[in-house]
Amino acid sequence: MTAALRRQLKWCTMGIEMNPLDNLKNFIRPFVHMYNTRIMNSYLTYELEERYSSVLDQQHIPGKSVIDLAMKAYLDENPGSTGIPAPFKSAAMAQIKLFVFAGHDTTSTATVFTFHLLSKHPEVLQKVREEHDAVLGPVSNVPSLLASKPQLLNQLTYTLAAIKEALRIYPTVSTIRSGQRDLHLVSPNGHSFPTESCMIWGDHYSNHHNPHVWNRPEDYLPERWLCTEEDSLYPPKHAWRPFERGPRNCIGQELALTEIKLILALTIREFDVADAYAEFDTARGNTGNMKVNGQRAYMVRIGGGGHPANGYPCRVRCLE
Ligand code: HEM
Repeated sequence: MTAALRRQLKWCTMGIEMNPLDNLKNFIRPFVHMYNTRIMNSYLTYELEERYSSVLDQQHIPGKSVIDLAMKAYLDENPGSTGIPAPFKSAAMAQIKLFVFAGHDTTSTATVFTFHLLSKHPEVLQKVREEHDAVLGPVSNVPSLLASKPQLLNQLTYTLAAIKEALRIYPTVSTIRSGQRDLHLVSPNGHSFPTESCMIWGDHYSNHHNPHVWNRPEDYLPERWLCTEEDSLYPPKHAWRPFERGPRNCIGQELALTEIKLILALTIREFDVADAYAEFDTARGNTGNMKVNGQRAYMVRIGGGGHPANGYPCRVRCLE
């Protein structure tokens, strides 16, 4: 399933190719898509059938996954149903593929960059750990405590600020739209730009690092998410866009932030993470300037989104 999804993404054009030669792939693309779709759908059909039986079987308590809940809702509305109807199956498969595509890589990259920035800012790391001590108590109790009181994650306000600030410095994706006839972009000084036949790229990285928009844009300052409007660090309206804004913003943003908070709650007091770029570069004989903007863990585009350079070589140390 994973391999087929990855292959499928490589072959998608989404109508926004910068390299016109990519369009040459058009000829075989439909066959590749059919092949990958068949692999993904057969795996998902198997999973859906399994979930369906587990929901139908009163002895078995369904999980809280989106798909379990959707099936339960469907069965509540259609009590006589004896199998998964084709339209439901097809909609469910499309949604699962979209969620897996949009949700896994973005969240894992944001988690890695959060760990990275915490490791580079011991004073922030210390505050995060102190907050976990205060809200969650002893490390060994955290899994059972959060299983019974998951709402405690909402009290990790400084941790959330640290994650939001990491997403500002390293927004893992950007957004792109096709221009349209009669759609003009108007700059603050009144210049109007037609968009027909253009791609419009919402470049979050540049926006998030723009000194005309942000005060001290290169500094990792979770405090900016906790200060009041009078403070010069206060984030300008609509400037933070890692999940985009408006009607097509990220449907999974709350889930992503909760996941990252949960990962930190379960690990940050037990492990130290430190990048191992120096070791990595020595082993590969990399000389010369390997930094961008002073950062070795600069962001590169792999597949659809941004990732830390060279897959983020690092060392993880278990604390006493
Ligand atoms: C840190 C993690 C994440 C980031 C940075 C992120 C970012 C984004 C952005 C920028 C968009 C808008 C794309 C556009 O308008 O072109 C988007 C859309 C979307 N995201 Fe996320 N996302 C994250 C996690 C997730 C998760 C965990 C899920 C679901 C499990 C998810 C599901 C979606 C879906 C379904 C859309 C399309 C919404 C629509 O078009 O109406 N995302 N995401």
